[in-house]
Amino acid sequence: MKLTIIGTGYVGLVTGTCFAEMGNKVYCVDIDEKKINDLKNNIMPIYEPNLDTLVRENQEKHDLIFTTDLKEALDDSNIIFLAVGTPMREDGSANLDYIYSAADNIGNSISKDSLVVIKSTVPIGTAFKVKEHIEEIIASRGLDINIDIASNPEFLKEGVAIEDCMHPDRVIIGAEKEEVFDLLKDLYAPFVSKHDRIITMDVKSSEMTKYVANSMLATKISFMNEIANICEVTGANVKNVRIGIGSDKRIGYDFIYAGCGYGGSCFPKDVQALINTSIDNGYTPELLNHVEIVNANQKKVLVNKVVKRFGEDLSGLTFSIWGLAFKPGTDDVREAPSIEVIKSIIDKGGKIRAYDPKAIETFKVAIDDKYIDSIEFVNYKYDAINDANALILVTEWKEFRNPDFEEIAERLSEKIIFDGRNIFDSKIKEEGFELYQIGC
Ligand SMILES: NC(=O)C1=CN([C@@H]2O[C@H](COP(=O)(O)OP(=O)(O)OC[C@H]3O[C@@H](n4cnc5c(N)ncnc54)[C@H](O)[C@@H]3O)[C@@H](O)[C@H]2O)C=CC1
Ligand SMILES: O=C(O)[C@H]1O[C@H](OP(=O)(O)OP(=O)(O)OC[C@H]2O[C@@H](n3ccc(=O)[nH]c3=O)[C@H](O)[C@@H]2O)[C@H](O)[C@@H](O)[C@@H]1O
Repeated sequence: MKLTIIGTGYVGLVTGTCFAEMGNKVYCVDIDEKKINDLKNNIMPIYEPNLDTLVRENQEKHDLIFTTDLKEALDDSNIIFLAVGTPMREDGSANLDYIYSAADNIGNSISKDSLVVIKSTVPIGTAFKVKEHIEEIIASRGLDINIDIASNPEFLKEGVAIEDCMHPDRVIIGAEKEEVFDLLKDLYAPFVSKHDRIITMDVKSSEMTKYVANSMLATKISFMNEIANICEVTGANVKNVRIGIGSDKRIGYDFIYAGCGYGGSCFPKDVQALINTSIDNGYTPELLNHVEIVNANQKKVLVNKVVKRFGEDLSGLTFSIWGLAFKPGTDDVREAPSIEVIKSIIDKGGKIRAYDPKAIETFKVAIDDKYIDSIEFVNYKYDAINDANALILVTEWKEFRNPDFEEIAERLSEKIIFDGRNIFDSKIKEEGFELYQIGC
């Protein structure tokens, strides 16, 4: 098939590359000229394992084309995917400016009947509005072109995006016509060994499914973080409790790891957007509101423990941070708990020495300028520890899981560790470490 993907970010670039890998001809279109020029030279705008290799191989096969020329792409495609960003506005609602601007561009450039598929995460009802918007522009151009619309939300996780895309748990397709379902089923057939993984439904339910999936996962995490806090005051251990409840098939082990809060570009914005959609439609969601409140508090848990140990005034103290990315496997720091931890420590007079395998550069861009002078970034994990008063682990990169504790002990000025992801074994206490974890 011939596809245009509008928006070459995490989702557009990864899904476009995976479609090309299956032999489709894919145009990845973006308005960001630098990004497109870099991609033509196999320079990746994001860190995602194995992405660079797949992009290079598919460009060499001429199945993957990066361009800013939407018209050239649309003229040669029969399916158009919208994968532009839908960030959070200040009031918590989804900002659809990029969606409508891309819809404008489609309306002004399209020259033949096409299927438009919304892959971005959009509020319920948006797909129909986008179709109307494109049709109005086409009509104003005096043309008679048929547009079909579908919703096909994306469920990939950063850090394992290629794997998720190649082997999805499910593919959700929301559409109105049998021929649209058939076309998209054919497109996705190579990605699913079992056809029951392709789930078809109406367009609005498909849009809703995306928000509900993310909100359910965020709810599981906030629930477990609350349980961790209760474990802490009662003397129970949340790691044991997780194993105890996860063994029940109805609950499962996944996404019930307590920690220092969820971050990323999607959980915070999608839970908020669902709250806003509900309120706009006259329903006040109590549970979802509290999922966000619990998470906001959880991002403060590590610093609360630091203050309990060292006092409110952290002047003269240096804290070593392991992990800046919002999760392992990515250089993305959007809504990362590390930002909250680092800012609070500096606000209390402390200094930071930070290491992350991939996210140092993105973090430098994301953090407010006023904090940057109080942070020293290092490229070797043990250098971050030199003479620090404590080590604070915020992101559970694999290389932190089994470190050399003798080296840590030698380099730290005090043998104190705050483990925000519960990855260290409490037996290090026997080696003289003070270990503070979440809910243990
Ligand atoms: N990041 C993730 O892991 C996931 C994101 N999503 C959803 O997918 C959507 C996209 O997210 P990301 O890929 O993270 O966004 P992103 O911000 O990484 O990329 C969006 C891209 O769209 C481009 N763009 C904006 N307007 C354009 C236009 N008119 N024409 C062409 N390109 C345009 C931007 O230049 C940018 O390169 C969002 O709705 C997000 O919620 C869904 C699943 C996973
Ligand atoms: O819509 C999206 O953008 C994506 O959002 C999440 O993916 P992602 O944000 O990449 O990362 P996750 O692995 O879900 O982790 C999100 C956050 O939750 C935290 N988390 C995760 C699991 C857990 O048990 N505990 C926990 O605190 C992570 O540390 C991280 O900060 C969803 O998992 C994807 O299915 C979805 O497509």
